[in-house]
Order: sequence, then structure tokens, then C-alpha cells
Amino acid sequence: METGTAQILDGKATAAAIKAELTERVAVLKAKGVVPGLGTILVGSDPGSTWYVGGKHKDCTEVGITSIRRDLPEDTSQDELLAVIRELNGNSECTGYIVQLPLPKHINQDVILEAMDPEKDADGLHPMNLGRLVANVSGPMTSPLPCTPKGCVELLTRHGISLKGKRVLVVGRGVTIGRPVGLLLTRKDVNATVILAHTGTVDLAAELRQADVVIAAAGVPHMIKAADLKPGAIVLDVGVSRVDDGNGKAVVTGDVDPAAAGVAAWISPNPGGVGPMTRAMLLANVVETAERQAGLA
Ligand SMILES: Nc1nc2c(c(=O)[nH]1)N[C@@H](CN(C=O)c1ccc(C(=O)N[C@@H](CCC(=O)O)C(=O)O)cc1)CN2
Repeated sequence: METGTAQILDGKATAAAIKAELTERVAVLKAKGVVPGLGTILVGSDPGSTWYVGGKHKDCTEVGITSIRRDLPEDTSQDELLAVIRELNGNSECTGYIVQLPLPKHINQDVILEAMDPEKDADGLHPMNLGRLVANVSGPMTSPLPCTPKGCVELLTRHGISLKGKRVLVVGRGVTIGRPVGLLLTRKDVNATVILAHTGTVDLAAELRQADVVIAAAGVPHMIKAADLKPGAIVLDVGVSRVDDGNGKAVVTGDVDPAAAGVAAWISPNPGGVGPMTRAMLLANVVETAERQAGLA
């Protein structure tokens, strides 16, 4: 098998270019007296979630968006969290906000997401906004899209890759990635044919062999091997796991074995692929919402 041929879907460089564009759009908004503000709610002190939230605030500073942080202890009750949600729903400095996921097990994620003001949902995960994605097959989207699915499409588009007529296999049916990415890719502006595989899929190997594009979002380290792929496939490695590097240090690992680069035509590295795009798309959602609120979009 030939090795090392895949071209890289460089999320880091693409996200940097998007952030530069957003910085200009934020300046236009501010000149019109509109100050976009992102709120974050973090419950607990999981190191990954703490790092992601810190990154969101750093990104906001970089592009000129105000940010508001609500960090709560692990034992915060569902009612206490709902009170913070109500506070941000009514906070005029916060034009959009997110609740960092996953939440501790004693809190019902569905109840929390549903309590958010859908017009302030910067993650596109409120059931109203997910419903808008289900309902809207071809018109312009005027509600926020979940950040990782939106980042996948943007990463491909900015590398000149069209999914029209392509057979896309999504591995993973989670609410933040797998399910919404399937909806996004089957809209008429993308026109892909999507197969959504999950733990109940009987013959994943057969599906992988036929897929022109694989979006791996299962969260199982290196589950997709080079030999599983159709030669020339486009591979987006979205899964994030932290594994021991053998010296007691936790390192980020994707769902795709790095040797897959020898078979794929395009591959997103992990880290450095879809992760930075997720961060950039959150900023894009905040800016787009502020532009709509100001009648500029
Ligand atoms: N409310 C939300 N919660 C979660 C989301 C989300 O979109 N909204 N997605 C993930 C976490 N996440 C953002 O919140 C996120 C994940 C990964 C990255 C990223 O840039 N990863 C780096 C590697 C980082 C590392 O070393 O740990 C990369 O891929 O290069 C950014 C954001 C779950 N929760």
C-alpha cells in the first residue's frame, strides 16, 4: 500500500483565516454600536472542558468579541444551573451563549438546552434550532448551526472540495456531531448522500469500503484503519479521546489511525483539523447572530 499521499485538511490555518475575516466583521458591528458578547457556562472542572472554555474566551479576545464567564462547581444542582441560564437569557451584554458539554451526570442536558433562549443559542443545539435544521432543506439558514458540523462543511469548502453526489459515511450518532452533520450534508446546497453508522450498524467494514467520504465521530481511538478505507477517500477525523502516551502523559487522539493518510486523498489531522474549526464556527455563529439582530444579514 502506498503511504503518505493524502493532502491535509488544515483546520488550524483555515480557522486562522476565518478569525481574521470575523475580526473585520466585528469591527463593522462595533462601528454601528453593536457589541457581540459570548457567554459560557462551565459546570465542574474536567480538564478538557476547562481548556475548551478557556480557548473560547481567548478566541473572543482575539476577534474583539466581549466574553462573559460563569464557572460553577461540579455539585451545582439542576435548579441552580437553570437560574444561571435565566440570568444569561436576560443579560443584554450576552448576545449568545453556550453551555459546555458534557454536563455532570446528575443534570439533564435536554432540560438545560431547552431552557436557553433559542435566539441566544450560540451552539445551535437548542431543540428549536435543531428543528429548524431538520425543516430547512434548501433555503438560507437563519439560525445557528452546531459548530462541529458547520466546521466540517467549511473545512471542505475552503479546500475546494464539493460533496455533491458523494457517498458520505458518518460514524457516530451523537447530538452535537453525528446527527446534525447528516442533516447539514443532505441539504440541497451540499447534496451528499449520507449513511449514518452507529454501534448498532451490522457491517461497518462494508460501509467504510464503499464510502467516498468518512466523517469519524465515534470517540474510539484509532478505530478506523487504513485497510478499512476506499482508496482516495476523504477523511474527517472528528473524534476526540485522551490516551496515555506510554509515559503517563495524556495526549489527544482521533478515531482514525494515522496510517490512513497512505490511502486517503484528503485527511484532517487530529489535533489540528476539525477542532480549531469548531472554535472558529462558534465565533462565526456569534457574529452572524449579532449581524441579524442589527439587521445587517
Ligand atoms: N457546548 C458544546 N460543548 C462541546 C462542544 C461544542 O461544540 N459545544 N464540542 C466539544 C468540545 N469543543 C468545544 O466545545 C472542542 C473540542 C476540540 C477543540 C480543539 O480545538 N481541539 C484541538 C485539540 C485540543 C487538545 O489538545 O485538547 C484540535 O483538534 O486541534 C475545540 C473545541 C465537546 N463539548
